[in-house]
Amino acid sequence: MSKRIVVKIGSSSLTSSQGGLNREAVAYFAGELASLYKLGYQPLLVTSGAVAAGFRAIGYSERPKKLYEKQASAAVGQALLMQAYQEALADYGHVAAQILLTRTDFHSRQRIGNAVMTVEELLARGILPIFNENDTVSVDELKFGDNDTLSALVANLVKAERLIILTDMDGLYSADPRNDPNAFKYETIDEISDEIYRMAGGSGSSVGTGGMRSKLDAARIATRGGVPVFIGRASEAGDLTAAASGGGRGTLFTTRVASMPVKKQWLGYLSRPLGALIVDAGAKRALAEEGRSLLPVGITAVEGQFHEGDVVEVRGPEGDIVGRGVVNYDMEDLQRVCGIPGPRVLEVLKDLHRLEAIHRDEWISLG
Ligand SMILES: Nc1ncnc2c1ncn2[C@@H]1O[C@H](COP(=O)(O)OP(=O)(O)O)[C@@H](O)[C@H]1O
Ligand SMILES: N[C@@H](CCC(=O)OP(=O)(O)O)C(=O)O
Repeated sequence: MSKRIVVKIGSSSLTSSQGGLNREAVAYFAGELASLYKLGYQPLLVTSGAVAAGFRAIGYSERPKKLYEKQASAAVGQALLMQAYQEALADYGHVAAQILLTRTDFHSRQRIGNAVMTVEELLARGILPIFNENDTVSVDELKFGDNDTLSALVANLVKAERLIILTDMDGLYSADPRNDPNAFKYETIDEISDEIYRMAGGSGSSVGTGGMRSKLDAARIATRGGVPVFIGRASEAGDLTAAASGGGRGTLFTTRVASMPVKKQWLGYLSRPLGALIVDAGAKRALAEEGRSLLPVGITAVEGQFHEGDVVEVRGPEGDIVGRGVVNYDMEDLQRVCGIPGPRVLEVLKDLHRLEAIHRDEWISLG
Protein backbone atom coordinates (compact mmCIF):
# COMPACT_ATOMS: atom_id res chain seq x y z
CA MET A 1 0.00 0.00 0.00
CA SER A 2 1.26 3.50 -0.80
CA LYS A 3 2.28 5.72 2.05
CA ARG A 4 -0.70 7.87 2.88
CA ILE A 5 -0.03 11.46 3.84
CA VAL A 6 -2.76 13.82 4.98
CA VAL A 7 -1.89 17.46 4.27
CA LYS A 8 -3.89 20.26 5.89
CA ILE A 9 -3.60 23.74 4.44
CA GLY A 10 -4.91 26.67 6.50
CA SER A 11 -6.64 29.79 5.22
CA SER A 12 -3.58 31.85 6.10
CA SER A 13 -1.51 29.90 3.54
CA LEU A 14 -4.02 30.25 0.70
CA THR A 15 -5.58 33.66 0.89
CA SER A 16 -4.57 37.25 1.47
CA SER A 17 -5.68 39.18 4.55
CA GLN A 18 -8.02 41.24 2.33
CA GLY A 19 -9.70 38.02 1.22
CA GLY A 20 -9.67 36.28 -2.13
CA LEU A 21 -7.65 33.29 -3.23
CA ASN A 22 -3.95 33.48 -3.77
CA ARG A 23 -3.73 31.56 -7.07
CA GLU A 24 0.06 31.38 -6.90
CA ALA A 25 -0.23 29.64 -3.54
CA VAL A 26 -2.73 27.12 -4.94
CA ALA A 27 -0.41 26.48 -7.92
CA TYR A 28 2.51 26.01 -5.54
CA PHE A 29 0.65 23.46 -3.39
CA ALA A 30 -0.56 21.59 -6.50
CA GLY A 31 3.09 21.28 -7.57
CA GLU A 32 4.10 20.03 -4.13
CA LEU A 33 1.28 17.45 -4.09
CA ALA A 34 2.34 16.29 -7.56
CA SER A 35 5.87 15.78 -6.18
CA LEU A 36 4.45 13.62 -3.39
CA TYR A 37 2.74 11.41 -6.00
CA LYS A 38 6.00 11.12 -7.93
CA LEU A 39 7.75 9.86 -4.80
CA GLY A 40 5.13 7.15 -4.34
CA TYR A 41 3.05 8.83 -1.65
CA GLN A 42 -0.74 8.84 -1.68
CA PRO A 43 -1.75 12.32 -0.52
CA LEU A 44 -5.11 13.41 0.88
CA LEU A 45 -5.81 17.10 1.33
CA VAL A 46 -7.79 18.94 3.98
CA THR A 47 -8.12 22.54 2.91
CA SER A 48 -9.54 25.63 4.53
CA GLY A 49 -10.08 28.85 2.69
CA ALA A 50 -13.71 28.73 1.56
CA VAL A 51 -14.83 31.66 3.72
CA ALA A 52 -11.66 33.62 3.03
CA ALA A 53 -11.90 32.95 -0.72
CA GLY A 54 -15.55 33.91 -0.94
CA PHE A 55 -16.21 36.91 1.27
CA ARG A 56 -14.88 39.58 -1.08
CA ALA A 57 -16.66 38.08 -4.06
CA ILE A 58 -20.02 38.61 -2.36
CA GLY A 59 -19.31 42.14 -1.19
CA TYR A 60 -18.03 41.98 2.41
CA SER A 61 -15.00 44.18 3.03
CA GLU A 62 -13.52 41.94 5.74
CA ARG A 63 -13.88 38.34 6.96
CA PRO A 64 -17.47 38.18 8.25
CA LYS A 65 -18.25 37.30 11.85
CA LYS A 66 -21.92 36.32 11.73
CA LEU A 67 -22.67 32.67 11.04
CA TYR A 68 -24.98 33.24 8.06
CA GLU A 69 -22.45 35.62 6.48
CA LYS A 70 -19.68 33.05 6.86
CA GLN A 71 -21.94 30.36 5.43
CA ALA A 72 -22.82 32.51 2.43
CA SER A 73 -19.14 33.30 1.89
CA ALA A 74 -18.22 29.62 2.12
CA ALA A 75 -20.93 28.68 -0.40
CA VAL A 76 -19.26 30.95 -2.97
CA GLY A 77 -15.69 30.37 -1.83
CA GLN A 78 -15.81 26.56 -1.73
CA ALA A 79 -16.63 26.45 -5.44
CA LEU A 80 -13.83 28.92 -6.20
CA LEU A 81 -11.44 26.89 -4.06
CA MET A 82 -12.21 23.59 -5.78
CA GLN A 83 -12.08 25.17 -9.22
CA ALA A 84 -8.64 26.59 -8.43
CA TYR A 85 -7.35 23.22 -7.18
CA GLN A 86 -8.81 21.32 -10.14
CA GLU A 87 -7.19 23.69 -12.62
CA ALA A 88 -3.84 23.73 -10.87
CA LEU A 89 -3.75 19.93 -10.43
CA ALA A 90 -4.73 19.38 -14.07
CA ASP A 91 -1.36 20.89 -15.03
CA TYR A 92 0.19 17.80 -13.45
CA GLY A 93 -2.41 15.35 -14.75
CA HIS A 94 -4.19 14.91 -11.41
CA VAL A 95 -7.90 15.00 -10.60
CA ALA A 96 -9.44 16.10 -7.30
CA ALA A 97 -12.62 15.05 -5.49
CA GLN A 98 -14.54 17.20 -3.02
CA ILE A 99 -15.62 15.74 0.33
CA LEU A 100 -17.54 18.06 2.64
CA LEU A 101 -18.16 16.76 6.15
CA THR A 102 -19.71 18.07 9.35
CA ARG A 103 -19.01 17.10 12.93
CA THR A 104 -22.41 15.43 13.16
CA ASP A 105 -21.47 13.11 10.27
CA PHE A 106 -18.80 11.72 12.58
CA HIS A 107 -21.37 10.87 15.26
CA SER A 108 -22.78 8.18 13.01
CA ARG A 109 -20.69 5.07 12.48
CA GLN A 110 -22.64 4.40 9.28
CA ARG A 111 -22.03 7.81 7.71
CA ILE A 112 -18.34 7.67 8.52
CA GLY A 113 -18.20 4.13 7.16
CA ASN A 114 -19.66 5.43 3.88
CA ALA A 115 -17.18 8.30 3.74
CA VAL A 116 -14.26 5.93 4.34
CA MET A 117 -15.47 3.60 1.55
CA THR A 118 -15.73 6.54 -0.85
CA VAL A 119 -12.24 7.70 0.05
CA GLU A 120 -10.82 4.20 -0.45
CA GLU A 121 -12.36 4.04 -3.92
CA LEU A 122 -11.00 7.48 -4.84
CA LEU A 123 -7.53 6.55 -3.61
CA ALA A 124 -7.63 3.27 -5.51
CA ARG A 125 -8.34 5.29 -8.67
CA GLY A 126 -5.52 7.75 -8.05
CA ILE A 127 -7.83 10.68 -7.29
CA LEU A 128 -6.88 13.31 -4.70
CA PRO A 129 -9.62 13.57 -2.02
CA ILE A 130 -9.99 17.18 -0.85
CA PHE A 131 -11.84 17.66 2.45
CA ASN A 132 -13.36 20.71 4.03
CA GLU A 133 -16.04 21.28 6.61
CA ASN A 134 -19.51 21.60 5.09
CA ASP A 135 -19.86 25.15 6.36
CA THR A 136 -23.27 25.86 4.84
CA VAL A 137 -25.06 23.26 6.97
CA SER A 138 -22.88 23.23 10.08
CA VAL A 139 -24.55 24.52 13.23
CA ASP A 140 -22.31 26.90 15.16
CA GLU A 141 -22.02 24.91 18.39
CA LEU A 142 -21.22 21.74 16.48
CA LYS A 143 -18.74 23.20 14.05
CA PHE A 144 -15.14 22.08 13.84
CA GLY A 145 -14.57 25.76 13.03
CA ASP A 146 -11.03 25.29 11.92
CA ASN A 147 -9.99 22.24 9.97
CA ASP A 148 -7.21 21.12 12.27
CA THR A 149 -9.41 18.62 14.13
CA LEU A 150 -10.98 17.42 10.89
CA SER A 151 -7.52 16.71 9.46
CA ALA A 152 -6.58 14.63 12.52
CA LEU A 153 -9.78 12.58 12.26
CA VAL A 154 -9.19 11.98 8.55
CA ALA A 155 -5.56 10.99 9.20
CA ASN A 156 -6.64 8.46 11.82
CA LEU A 157 -9.45 7.05 9.70
CA VAL A 158 -7.23 6.39 6.66
CA LYS A 159 -4.34 5.26 8.90
CA ALA A 160 -2.02 7.86 7.43
CA GLU A 161 1.72 7.56 7.74
CA ARG A 162 1.87 11.22 8.70
CA LEU A 163 -0.33 14.27 9.15
CA ILE A 164 1.20 17.49 7.87
CA ILE A 165 -0.49 20.66 9.13
CA LEU A 166 0.74 23.60 7.09
CA THR A 167 0.41 27.11 8.41
CA ASP A 168 2.14 30.49 8.27
CA MET A 169 4.62 29.62 11.07
CA ASP A 170 7.53 27.22 10.74
CA GLY A 171 6.51 25.24 13.82
CA LEU A 172 5.53 25.51 17.46
CA TYR A 173 7.35 28.20 19.40
CA SER A 174 7.65 28.68 23.15
CA ALA A 175 5.21 31.61 22.69
CA ASP A 176 3.43 33.21 19.72
CA PRO A 177 6.38 34.75 17.81
CA ARG A 178 4.08 37.55 16.66
CA ASN A 179 4.02 38.81 20.24
CA ASP A 180 7.29 37.51 21.68
CA PRO A 181 10.53 38.11 19.71
CA ASN A 182 12.47 35.86 22.13
CA ALA A 183 10.30 32.81 21.47
CA PHE A 184 12.26 29.73 20.40
CA LYS A 185 11.16 26.88 18.20
CA TYR A 186 10.70 23.21 19.09
CA GLU A 187 12.03 20.69 16.56
CA THR A 188 10.49 17.56 18.10
CA ILE A 189 7.87 16.95 20.76
CA ASP A 190 7.28 13.49 22.18
CA GLU A 191 4.57 14.37 24.69
CA ILE A 192 1.97 17.14 24.36
CA SER A 193 1.98 18.12 28.03
CA ASP A 194 -0.02 20.89 29.71
CA GLU A 195 3.15 22.97 29.69
CA ILE A 196 3.33 22.69 25.89
CA TYR A 197 -0.36 23.65 25.67
CA ARG A 198 0.28 26.82 27.66
CA MET A 199 2.74 27.99 24.96
CA ALA A 200 0.16 27.84 22.21
CA GLY A 201 -2.02 30.84 21.54
CA GLY A 202 -4.96 31.49 19.27
CA SER A 203 -4.83 32.64 15.68
CA GLY A 204 -2.53 35.56 14.98
CA SER A 205 -3.73 36.17 11.42
CA SER A 206 -6.88 37.90 10.25
CA VAL A 207 -8.05 34.97 8.12
CA GLY A 208 -7.18 31.88 10.23
CA THR A 209 -9.34 30.74 13.12
CA GLY A 210 -7.77 27.98 15.15
CA GLY A 211 -4.29 29.22 15.98
CA MET A 212 -1.66 26.94 17.48
CA ARG A 213 -3.96 25.69 20.22
CA SER A 214 -6.33 23.92 17.83
CA LYS A 215 -3.31 22.49 16.02
CA LEU A 216 -2.13 20.96 19.28
CA ASP A 217 -5.63 19.52 19.84
CA ALA A 218 -5.34 17.95 16.40
CA ALA A 219 -1.81 16.70 17.07
CA ARG A 220 -3.04 15.07 20.27
CA ILE A 221 -5.89 13.24 18.49
CA ALA A 222 -3.66 12.08 15.64
CA THR A 223 -0.69 10.96 17.77
CA ARG A 224 -3.00 9.11 20.16
CA GLY A 225 -4.39 7.36 17.08
CA GLY A 226 -0.87 6.34 16.00
CA VAL A 227 -0.21 9.06 13.39
CA PRO A 228 2.86 11.34 13.78
CA VAL A 229 2.20 15.01 13.06
CA PHE A 230 4.26 17.75 11.45
CA ILE A 231 3.21 21.36 12.03
CA GLY A 232 5.06 23.87 9.92
CA ARG A 233 5.44 25.89 6.81
CA ALA A 234 5.80 25.06 3.13
CA SER A 235 6.48 27.87 0.70
CA GLU A 236 9.43 26.73 -1.39
CA ALA A 237 9.78 23.86 -3.84
CA GLY A 238 10.51 20.63 -1.98
CA ASP A 239 9.23 21.81 1.43
CA LEU A 240 6.27 19.41 1.42
CA THR A 241 8.20 16.34 0.32
CA ALA A 242 10.81 17.18 2.96
CA ALA A 243 8.06 17.35 5.61
CA ALA A 244 6.69 14.01 4.41
CA SER A 245 10.02 12.27 4.76
CA GLY A 246 11.06 13.54 8.18
CA GLY A 247 12.68 16.92 7.42
CA GLY A 248 11.00 20.19 6.56
CA ARG A 249 10.56 23.48 8.34
CA GLY A 250 8.43 22.73 11.34
CA THR A 251 7.90 20.76 14.55
CA LEU A 252 7.46 17.00 14.57
CA PHE A 253 5.13 15.37 17.11
CA THR A 254 6.06 11.73 17.54
CA THR A 255 3.80 8.86 18.53
CA ARG A 256 4.53 5.69 20.42
CA VAL A 257 1.26 3.89 19.82
CA ALA A 258 0.25 1.71 16.90
CA SER A 259 -2.65 2.89 14.76
CA MET A 260 -5.96 2.60 16.59
CA PRO A 261 -8.82 0.47 15.23
CA VAL A 262 -11.57 2.60 13.65
CA LYS A 263 -14.08 1.33 16.24
CA LYS A 264 -11.98 2.70 19.12
CA GLN A 265 -11.37 5.98 17.29
CA TRP A 266 -15.09 6.38 16.83
CA LEU A 267 -15.72 5.70 20.49
CA GLY A 268 -13.06 8.10 21.73
CA TYR A 269 -13.29 11.06 19.44
CA LEU A 270 -16.37 10.87 17.26
CA SER A 271 -19.22 9.36 19.23
CA ARG A 272 -21.64 11.49 21.27
CA PRO A 273 -22.06 10.29 24.86
CA LEU A 274 -25.68 10.31 26.01
CA GLY A 275 -24.91 10.02 29.71
CA ALA A 276 -22.24 9.56 32.32
CA LEU A 277 -21.33 6.92 34.89
CA ILE A 278 -19.45 8.06 37.98
CA VAL A 279 -17.16 5.32 39.30
CA ASP A 280 -15.20 4.74 42.53
CA ALA A 281 -11.39 4.64 42.71
CA GLY A 282 -11.21 0.84 42.36
CA ALA A 283 -13.31 0.80 39.20
CA LYS A 284 -11.35 3.69 37.76
CA ARG A 285 -8.12 1.73 38.28
CA ALA A 286 -9.64 -1.42 36.76
CA LEU A 287 -10.63 0.49 33.62
CA ALA A 288 -7.70 2.85 33.20
CA GLU A 289 -4.78 0.72 34.36
CA GLU A 290 -5.79 -2.93 34.39
CA GLY A 291 -7.69 -3.16 31.11
CA ARG A 292 -10.73 -4.69 32.82
CA SER A 293 -14.47 -4.29 32.21
CA LEU A 294 -16.69 -2.06 34.35
CA LEU A 295 -19.07 -3.88 36.70
CA PRO A 296 -22.11 -2.24 38.33
CA VAL A 297 -20.53 -2.59 41.80
CA GLY A 298 -17.97 0.14 40.97
CA ILE A 299 -20.55 2.69 39.82
CA THR A 300 -21.60 5.32 42.35
CA ALA A 301 -23.96 7.45 40.24
CA VAL A 302 -25.64 7.49 36.83
CA GLU A 303 -26.45 10.62 34.80
CA GLY A 304 -28.29 11.36 31.53
CA GLN A 305 -30.82 9.43 29.47
CA PHE A 306 -29.40 6.40 27.68
CA HIS A 307 -30.31 2.95 26.49
CA GLU A 308 -28.38 -0.31 26.10
CA GLY A 309 -25.91 0.13 23.21
CA ASP A 310 -25.48 3.92 23.64
CA VAL A 311 -22.13 5.53 24.38
CA VAL A 312 -21.56 6.97 27.86
CA GLU A 313 -18.72 8.87 29.44
CA VAL A 314 -17.11 7.51 32.59
CA ARG A 315 -15.90 9.91 35.26
CA GLY A 316 -13.79 9.24 38.34
CA PRO A 317 -14.60 10.16 41.95
CA GLU A 318 -13.21 13.70 41.41
CA GLY A 319 -15.28 14.24 38.25
CA ASP A 320 -12.24 13.58 36.04
CA ILE A 321 -12.84 11.95 32.65
CA VAL A 322 -11.65 8.33 32.62
CA GLY A 323 -12.93 7.31 29.18
CA ARG A 324 -15.94 6.28 27.12
CA GLY A 325 -17.65 3.03 26.38
CA VAL A 326 -20.76 1.34 25.05
CA VAL A 327 -23.12 0.69 27.95
CA ASN A 328 -24.95 -2.65 28.28
CA TYR A 329 -27.87 -1.38 30.39
CA ASP A 330 -30.73 1.08 30.02
CA MET A 331 -30.32 4.05 32.36
CA GLU A 332 -33.18 3.01 34.72
CA ASP A 333 -31.81 -0.54 35.09
CA LEU A 334 -28.29 0.64 35.82
CA GLN A 335 -29.58 3.04 38.44
CA ARG A 336 -31.23 0.11 40.24
CA VAL A 337 -28.04 -1.97 40.39
CA CYS A 338 -25.19 0.51 40.76
CA GLY A 339 -23.01 -0.34 43.76
CA ILE A 340 -24.37 -3.92 43.88
CA PRO A 341 -21.92 -6.87 43.63
CA GLY A 342 -22.11 -9.30 40.68
CA PRO A 343 -24.37 -12.20 41.76
CA ARG A 344 -26.90 -9.90 43.43
CA VAL A 345 -27.34 -7.89 40.23
CA LEU A 346 -28.98 -10.97 38.72
CA GLU A 347 -31.43 -11.08 41.60
CA VAL A 348 -32.55 -7.51 40.81
CA LEU A 349 -32.51 -7.77 37.00
CA LYS A 350 -33.52 -11.31 36.03
CA ASP A 351 -33.30 -11.07 32.21
CA LEU A 352 -29.85 -9.50 32.06
CA HIS A 353 -27.84 -10.03 28.84
CA ARG A 354 -24.41 -9.13 30.19
CA LEU A 355 -23.23 -8.40 33.69
CA GLU A 356 -20.56 -5.87 32.66
CA ALA A 357 -21.87 -2.32 32.53
CA ILE A 358 -19.16 -1.65 29.91
CA HIS A 359 -17.15 -4.46 28.35
CA ARG A 360 -13.42 -3.77 27.93
CA ASP A 361 -13.67 -4.39 24.15
CA GLU A 362 -16.16 -1.53 23.90
CA TRP A 363 -14.07 0.91 25.92
CA ILE A 364 -11.44 3.60 25.35
CA SER A 365 -9.42 5.33 28.10
CA LEU A 366 -9.17 9.10 27.73
CA GLY A 367 -7.67 10.22 31.02
N1 LIG B 1 3.36 29.09 20.37
C1 LIG B 1 3.07 29.42 19.09
N2 LIG B 1 3.94 29.09 18.10
C2 LIG B 1 3.67 29.42 16.82
N3 LIG B 1 2.54 30.08 16.42
C3 LIG B 1 1.63 30.43 17.36
C4 LIG B 1 1.86 30.10 18.74
N4 LIG B 1 0.79 30.54 19.45
C5 LIG B 1 -0.07 31.11 18.57
N5 LIG B 1 0.42 31.06 17.30
C6 LIG B 1 -0.27 31.63 16.13
O1 LIG B 1 -0.90 30.59 15.36
C7 LIG B 1 -1.04 31.11 14.02
C8 LIG B 1 -1.38 29.99 13.03
O2 LIG B 1 -2.73 29.57 13.19
P1 LIG B 1 -3.93 30.10 12.28
O3 LIG B 1 -3.90 31.61 12.23
O4 LIG B 1 -5.18 29.46 12.75
O5 LIG B 1 -3.50 29.61 10.85
P2 LIG B 1 -4.11 28.60 9.78
O6 LIG B 1 -5.06 29.40 8.97
O7 LIG B 1 -2.89 28.20 9.00
O8 LIG B 1 -4.77 27.46 10.49
C9 LIG B 1 0.28 31.78 13.79
O9 LIG B 1 0.20 32.76 12.80
C10 LIG B 1 0.65 32.36 15.17
O10 LIG B 1 0.34 33.74 15.25
N1 LIG C 1 -14.14 25.59 6.68
C1 LIG C 1 -13.57 26.93 6.85
C2 LIG C 1 -12.34 26.87 7.71
C3 LIG C 1 -12.10 28.16 8.47
C4 LIG C 1 -10.64 28.44 8.86
O1 LIG C 1 -10.23 29.58 8.84
O2 LIG C 1 -9.80 27.42 9.20
P1 LIG C 1 -8.20 27.48 9.43
O3 LIG C 1 -7.60 28.37 8.41
O4 LIG C 1 -7.79 26.06 9.23
O5 LIG C 1 -7.94 27.98 10.83
C5 LIG C 1 -13.22 27.51 5.47
O6 LIG C 1 -12.96 26.77 4.53
O7 LIG C 1 -13.22 28.74 5.36
